[in-house]
Amino acid sequence: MKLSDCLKALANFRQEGMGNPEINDLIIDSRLVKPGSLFVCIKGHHVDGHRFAIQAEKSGAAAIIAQDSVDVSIPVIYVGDTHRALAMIADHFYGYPSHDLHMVGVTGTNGKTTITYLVQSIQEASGINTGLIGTMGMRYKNEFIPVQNTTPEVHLIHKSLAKMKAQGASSVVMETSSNALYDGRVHGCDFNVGIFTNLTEDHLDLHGTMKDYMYAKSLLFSQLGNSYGTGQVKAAVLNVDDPASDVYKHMTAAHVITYGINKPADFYASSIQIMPAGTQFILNTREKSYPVSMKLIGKFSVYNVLAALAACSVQGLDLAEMIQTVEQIKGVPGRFEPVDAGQDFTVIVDYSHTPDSLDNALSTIREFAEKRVITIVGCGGDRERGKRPIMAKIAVDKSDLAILTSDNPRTEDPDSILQEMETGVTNRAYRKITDRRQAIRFAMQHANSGDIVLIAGKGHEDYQIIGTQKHHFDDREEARSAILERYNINK
Ligand SMILES: CC(=O)N[C@H]1[C@@H](OP(=O)(O)OP(=O)(O)OC[C@H]2O[C@@H](n3ccc(=O)[nH]c3=O)[C@H](O)[C@@H]2O)O[C@H](CO)[C@@H](O)[C@@H]1O[C@H](C)C(=O)N[C@@H](C)C(=O)N[C@H](CCC(=O)O)C(=O)O
Ligand SMILES: Nc1ncnc2c1ncn2[C@@H]1O[C@H](COP(=O)(O)OP(=O)(O)OP(=O)(O)O)[C@@H](O)[C@H]1O
Ligand SMILES: N[C@H](CCC[C@H](N)C(=O)O)C(=O)O
Ligand SMILES: [Mg+2]
Repeated sequence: MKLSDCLKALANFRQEGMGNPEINDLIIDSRLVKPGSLFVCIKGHHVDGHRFAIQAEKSGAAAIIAQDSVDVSIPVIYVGDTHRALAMIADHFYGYPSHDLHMVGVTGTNGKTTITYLVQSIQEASGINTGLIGTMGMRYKNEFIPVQNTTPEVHLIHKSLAKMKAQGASSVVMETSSNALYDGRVHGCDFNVGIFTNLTEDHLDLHGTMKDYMYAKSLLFSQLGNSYGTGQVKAAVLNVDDPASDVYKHMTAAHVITYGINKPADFYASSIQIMPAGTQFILNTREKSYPVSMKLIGKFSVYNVLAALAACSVQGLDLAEMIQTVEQIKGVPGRFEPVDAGQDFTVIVDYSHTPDSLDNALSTIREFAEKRVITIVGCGGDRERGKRPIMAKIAVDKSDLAILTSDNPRTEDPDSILQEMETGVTNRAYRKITDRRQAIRFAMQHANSGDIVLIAGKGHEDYQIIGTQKHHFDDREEARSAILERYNINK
């Protein structure tokens, strides 16, 4: 596409430097620039992308989008806000792909990955070709692309949507993190359905207060737009049991579909029975009630299923058939995933890395634990610090043995993170084993018959980030090899 065509997406800009080069890619990282790239300078949280304009020119960039002065001899397009311009140009460059896709966005502190996975499974089982974008990567048919962010950068989203559409997708479900909503990473995405899971403490390092965090999430609902008379149904799927839904319903002009357990809702679950092998409940809609017996465990899984069913009902899918699909789903990788290496105790790997998800995971386990509950937990470095003492307290209070350990310390000192966690624990005993491998090994060595060991925080992750280096590390592999080691030793 010619530069002048790209610029048709912008309402207000000034060009310096003559020329109308062909643009073959949109790039925000100078290290990825190739001949023909349009380099967009983004002011980041750490560095200012304008600093790399000269490097981009040297690498063959055809033109630059900037908001501050840059000294290069290729054409420069000056705009008020480069990130917003990036969204507009990208959407135009890739042919506005979201307009031709049924787009489902999921926001909330916990449950996003699980719900996207459920929605994709339900839609695929109903014959709807569905792409997925989220924490565990981008997935469409047999193609898998790893991602750096749960919600990738805006130009990568439009590029991926265009690719999925070209390969036959008619729907895409994606996680829209609060950071991404606030940063404008989903600008231009024409969502048909927005799902809200819940709002509990996380990411206050970026949002400051819970109120600002709540407002960041509301952007998904205000961005559903106003589409009456266009033939498109737009809907906000809201959790009635979370007070933030009362705010979000006023943020959108779309239909509001509610789900919940504690209060009456359009999709309402009653008679919930939580068992070690699954969960049963009655799903009540305005029309009918349906018994559901699924392999997913815990009350929080009931919320996730209600949200997914409510969202998919917007496409007119048959509820009884959707329930059959849900009943077949064994689980989501790293979410309450059992590790079975033949041991006589239970090991569960779970991605609970927030106070609320840890609390839910432990309450669920307590529903069926007959012997001791052993919890291994840490808190990520270079991430919100306020949650550290809270998570430690929950782990210690709700377990018979809590082992505090490391979870992606990143550039922080692992022992300092543990010390911050420890400030939340007052009068109960716990163990501290900084090395996560040793912590898992200790638990696997000391668990007795019938105990339940929860390894929290890393779920599907197959790495431990120490400093700026990613080392291969997988809780499931570590648990398995420690169990085998124990049995070999005992034999
Ligand atoms: C704090 C934060 O949101 N950071 C995001 C942000 O990076 P940044 O602002 O630090 O970027 P920067 O390093 O300052 O660089 C600024 C610009 O200079 C460019 N640059 C930089 C160096 C260079 O040599 N050349 C160059 O051109 C960079 O490419 C960038 O365009 O923009 C990047 C590009 O979009 C993101 O990948 C990055 O996410 C980082 C990895 C991150 O950890 N984000 C977390 C907080 C996050 O967003 N998490 C949510 C998940 C939350 C949840 O699931 O609950 C997510 O959606 O992933
Ligand atoms: N609806 C829910 N309410 C509370 N906790 C939940 C819910 N669903 C899942 N969890 C817990 O949160 C953990 C993370 O779940 P999931 O990965 O689906 O959330 P997420 O919102 O995608 O997280 P992230 O912010 O890291 O992308 C699970 O392992 C489980 O312990
Ligand atoms: N999406 C979450 C993931 C946290 C996972 C945990 N293992 C950690 O590294 O803190 C975040 O960016 O805060
Ligand atoms: Mg996720």
